[in-house]
Amino acid sequence: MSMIVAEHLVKQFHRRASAEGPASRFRSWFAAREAVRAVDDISLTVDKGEIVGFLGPNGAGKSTTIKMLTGILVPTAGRVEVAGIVPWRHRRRNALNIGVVFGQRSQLWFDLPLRRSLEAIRDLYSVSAADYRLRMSQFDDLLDLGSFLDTPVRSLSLGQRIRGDLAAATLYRPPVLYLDEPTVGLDVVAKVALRDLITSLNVDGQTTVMLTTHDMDDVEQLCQRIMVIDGGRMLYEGDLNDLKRRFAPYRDLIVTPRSPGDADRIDSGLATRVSSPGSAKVTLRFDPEEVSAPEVIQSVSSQFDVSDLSLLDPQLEDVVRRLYGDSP
Ligand SMILES: Nc1ncnc2c1ncn2[C@@H]1O[C@H](COP(=O)(O)OP(=O)(O)OP(=O)(O)O)[C@@H](O)[C@H]1O
Repeated sequence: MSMIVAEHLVKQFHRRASAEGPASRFRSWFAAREAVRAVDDISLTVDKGEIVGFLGPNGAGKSTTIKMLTGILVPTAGRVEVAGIVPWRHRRRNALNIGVVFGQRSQLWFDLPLRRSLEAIRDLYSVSAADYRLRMSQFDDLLDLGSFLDTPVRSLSLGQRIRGDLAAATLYRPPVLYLDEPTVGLDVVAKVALRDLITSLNVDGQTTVMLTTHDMDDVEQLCQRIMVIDGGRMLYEGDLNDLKRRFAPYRDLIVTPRSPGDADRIDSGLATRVSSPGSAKVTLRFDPEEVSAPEVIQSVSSQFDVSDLSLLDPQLEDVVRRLYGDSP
């Protein structure tokens, strides 16, 4: 069942062309307005219970797309339906169905203790007393919320603030959750806590998650499927491993010879040497569709005395960079 559907979505902004030189601010004011297509014919569907990674370089159009899906922005053209309703047309009904976390911007009341914000959201969304107790205890287990519930939001650390935001966005168990850069600036412990909560929300397949992030560990650990956009257009949509196979169809064998003198001689007719001459470790790159890792290992270790071998899969960061590089 599709939870999020967008068809031929377009968002065009108008901005004044910038002017240079003396009195440029004054001249900019009168300059002709130019059209910017932040989103240019994007179609996508997200099924109920999926966690989808929404990736793209800066300025690709991710936030603009998310804003149309959440109903904050009205599309210039195209159709959006989330949980069966058009978000921008039925904003109040839509608000009951979605939770949103912007890593860069809090949805909480800055002057109030976190607890008061959560109580206000409980009342707004008619969460029963029993459900509220249960969820608060889950938040305490997973996010250690209890230790800063009575602190005003403005005094929370970034990690605590985002944990508070995630609690606020999920307190009423919305079927759809949009997370825009939720782990940006967080330390490793906070990132793990956040990912655990997202996984636990999704474990019963009830919460559909659309995650915008530049953090490839978030993607590797959370997302079943990814969408990559650039220039307002969809570049890739599909499985993470398939993306790797298509854009980085290689594995690397890292070889450390017992005798450093061997480093520049190590080679295998089955793989291509990609490390630079003079380095102590040798990297041999091969296509796993053509030759297996044991074959390459056998070929090297039968010719050289080796102290260590390791296999490395392409890093998602490199794969995505290649994908951006291939875009028009
Ligand atoms: N309100 C606006 N008025 C004019 N142009 C805008 C507006 N909002 C976004 N844009 C432009 O639309 C394009 C896409 O912006 P958007 O914020 O959606 O990108 P993004 O992929 O979320 O980028 P980032 O990763 O940097 O947040 C950019 O060129 C941006 O300058």
